[in-house]
Amino acid sequence: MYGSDKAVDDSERTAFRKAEKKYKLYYDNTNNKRKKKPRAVDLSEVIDFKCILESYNQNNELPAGVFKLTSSFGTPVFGLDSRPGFYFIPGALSVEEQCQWIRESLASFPHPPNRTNHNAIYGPLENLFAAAKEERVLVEIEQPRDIVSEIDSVHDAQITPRWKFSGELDKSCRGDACKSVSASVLLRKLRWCTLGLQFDWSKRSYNVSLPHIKIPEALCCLAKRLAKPAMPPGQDFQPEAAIVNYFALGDMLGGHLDDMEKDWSKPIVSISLGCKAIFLLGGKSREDPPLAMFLRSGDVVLMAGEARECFHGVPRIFTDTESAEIVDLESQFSREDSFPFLDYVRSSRININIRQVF
Ligand SMILES: O=C(O)CCC(=O)C(=O)O
Ligand SMILES: [Fe+2]
Repeated sequence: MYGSDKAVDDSERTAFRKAEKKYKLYYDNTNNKRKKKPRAVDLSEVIDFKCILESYNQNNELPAGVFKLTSSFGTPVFGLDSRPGFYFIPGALSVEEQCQWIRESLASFPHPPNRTNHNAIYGPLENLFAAAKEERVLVEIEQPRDIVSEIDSVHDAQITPRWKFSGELDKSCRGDACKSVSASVLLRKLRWCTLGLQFDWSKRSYNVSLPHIKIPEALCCLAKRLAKPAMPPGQDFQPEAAIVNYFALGDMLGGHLDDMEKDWSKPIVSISLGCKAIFLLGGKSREDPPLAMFLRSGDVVLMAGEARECFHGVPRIFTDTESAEIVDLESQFSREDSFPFLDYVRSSRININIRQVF
């Protein structure tokens, strides 16, 4: 998936890397560190499916190389002549649905047995979002050495609880004797969470022996509905695993392939939420120049068949008010009086990608 691969060694020269460099966030050199200004980037070559949809709805016209799939899906599904198996559904999710999945992604998905990037350091964390809301602090539990080693020899060291959320710093904690980190910092540093069958990043494969629970029924239903335009006729998509990616300004997802699933004729269903991003869709080699396109909140991308062999990544998210395009989300969250979600989404993007593993 995103693991190291040898192409990274000469990455500076590949067409994919060049495109990543073109779009990624750089700051203009300035002596005033408080007023860092993002460097302007030429977006004239970025495909904009929102505009394509608008002009299609107005005059039935499509730009060269773009086609509309004949499908019974409610809203138009577009494909690209040059990338068979790739489909783009602009605005597939209503604002209410987007809010629902943002809430789930923050408040319920990152919860054991689902794993997150924090597991490796802190073990399983319960209720990270609530802890951040309550301004709690994660504190290392002091355990006598002999107890720790005794527990570790019986159980997996990873599941020995060593950290717990606390209302305030323990008075007995001084200096390095007691380590702590605020829940809001951990929420900001949340990068991924795995649902359903757990993906083991170190082995780059699914580890069916890791404890897991099924993907929530509502997400399964949504994924099945969204997958339809890319499914082989007469077959039903079986959502077995999902990866939720969390992006803050400056974060990027490097060029990669998702090749750990058995049957590539089945699509990956990829849902964008929150701030607008640029998605790069390359070819089968990193040398193939990628196409750049905007991904907005509510857009859905499907990658099946040949498109499963195409390198792709996210070099950039936009969090400034003008470019983020989250006005509808903001007013929905304001109406619901959901300040913590509103606050998070103003500077973040979430991607949920759902897969059939077997
Ligand atoms: O964030 C995205 O839109 C793409 C995510 C992705 O490619 C992945 O998680 O494999
Ligand atoms: Fe991917």
